[in-house]
Amino acid sequence: MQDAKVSPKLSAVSSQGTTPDLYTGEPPLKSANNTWAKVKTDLGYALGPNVHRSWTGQLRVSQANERIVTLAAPSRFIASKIESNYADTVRRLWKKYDMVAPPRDIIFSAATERAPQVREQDKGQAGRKSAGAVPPLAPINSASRNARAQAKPGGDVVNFDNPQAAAANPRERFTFDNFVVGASNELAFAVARQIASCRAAQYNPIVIHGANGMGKTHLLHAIQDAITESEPNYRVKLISSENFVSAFVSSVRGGGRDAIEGFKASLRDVDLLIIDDAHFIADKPGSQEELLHTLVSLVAQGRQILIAADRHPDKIEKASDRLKSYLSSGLVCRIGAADYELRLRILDRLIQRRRASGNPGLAIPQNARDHLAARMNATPRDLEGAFNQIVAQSEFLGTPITLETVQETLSDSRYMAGQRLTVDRIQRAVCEEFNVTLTDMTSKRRARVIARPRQVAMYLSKKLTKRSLPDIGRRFGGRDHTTVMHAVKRIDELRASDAEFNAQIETVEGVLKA
Ligand SMILES: Nc1ncnc2c1ncn2[C@@H]1O[C@H](COP(=O)(O)OP(=O)(O)OP(=O)(O)O)[C@@H](O)[C@H]1O
Repeated sequence: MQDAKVSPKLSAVSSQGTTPDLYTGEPPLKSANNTWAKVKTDLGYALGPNVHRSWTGQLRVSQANERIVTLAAPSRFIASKIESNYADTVRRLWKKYDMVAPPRDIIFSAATERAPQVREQDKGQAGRKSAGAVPPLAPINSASRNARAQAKPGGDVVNFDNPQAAAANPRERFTFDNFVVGASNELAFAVARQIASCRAAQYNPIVIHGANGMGKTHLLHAIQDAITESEPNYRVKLISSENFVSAFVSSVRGGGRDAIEGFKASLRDVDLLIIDDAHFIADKPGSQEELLHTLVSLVAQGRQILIAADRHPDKIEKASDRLKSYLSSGLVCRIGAADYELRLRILDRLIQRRRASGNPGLAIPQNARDHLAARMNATPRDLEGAFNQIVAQSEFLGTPITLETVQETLSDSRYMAGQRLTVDRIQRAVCEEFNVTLTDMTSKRRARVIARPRQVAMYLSKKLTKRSLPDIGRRFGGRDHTTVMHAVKRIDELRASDAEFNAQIETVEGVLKA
């Protein structure tokens, strides 16, 4: 009906198959393209040329009506990245330039997927087929994306950042071969191998604990995988404590005696029971009690128990004293933080795996690897996430991975958050600023050009980490805590008296806090 009221000029446009915009006189798709051209120029300034080139510069207008404009990215990955990081900026600039009043909403979508993108009630004149429009696209649903990204590896890992990795069954990559061993995890690894050999239980129960993302689930699946391969008759049950709780609760609620007996039998007819994330059971007294009975009964029959938790059993606050002491009665081993060398080797393994699974030409220069391993120092999971991001970006955009692209990706706040400031990182930053080597940090050399930077690194370690003086001393070639105390005092004095020196320390602090 509206078409009947527009001017003859606009009717002429209409008859060519595009519907004119009531406000600007231009077809909505055309006006959206005009607006987008202006927004794109500003985005280059607002986000910086590199970010714009990699992300928002990939968008194009795919559909438009008088209420909604759809910007399509070449892939779902890029669309989701834009939605989560740059959407506000795009929308703000869109409002500035859109000739349509009120400015239209922006939807981001992926050109690779087909789905309705404009709601029925939003379909105005422009909702009809217009020249140059691409097929309907799926808007990115950030809620479902987040839910998928947070899914746990215990049987349903989904890594949204790397669609190829997401497609793989986690059990296929959680193998002993893919687990890189270093000082922080060698005991847990040796214990896991021992369990996988299916020999009679020497220690029972066994608890492996460590912070989130340190590789516990990986080891549990590796054990299951190895046994399935070598001893198919050996009965292994791997269950998360959440599943334990929900199965227990539904057996109690649901079906009377048979259901409870069925639940118990499912856990007791096994040779090896593995329970992941046991800490989740802590505030559920009924489930805790049932777990304790299960463990006691299996251990009495010589069956092996392996438990993973994010902390030592003694520290699982709401666990009953009986459960805590039972869990601590066998063997407890910890997976500690991966040091720099281990992180580098994990990275090398990730590269090998990626080369073997679809990207044979993957190349990451050594300086970029060093940077990635130095910066992603919180957990192997974070390191892997950043690696996936960098590789996926290079694969999607067809650009090489360099130190600069790695630095740019890691400057994203999501990678900065949670990264620990470690003595190792501090030493590296000081070495760079004062032009000395890492070996100088731990050597016995007393020349001032070496000793002063070493004191600076000790001072910053005391100031910026929670390490104790003796601990810091150990990391500087086994020095005494009084040496560290002296360093802290001396650097404080120098900062107060020497402005140039003070500025140098501020530079290092700035780098570390950036
Ligand atoms: N030593 C390692 N070698 C290779 N990959 C590792 C290593 N440690 C951890 N990873 C990888 O890091 C990711 C996180 O590991 P995992 O899921 O096993 O952690 P987790 O300790 O079980 O964490 P959560 O407590 O959150 O369950 C996995 O992709 C795993 O393959």
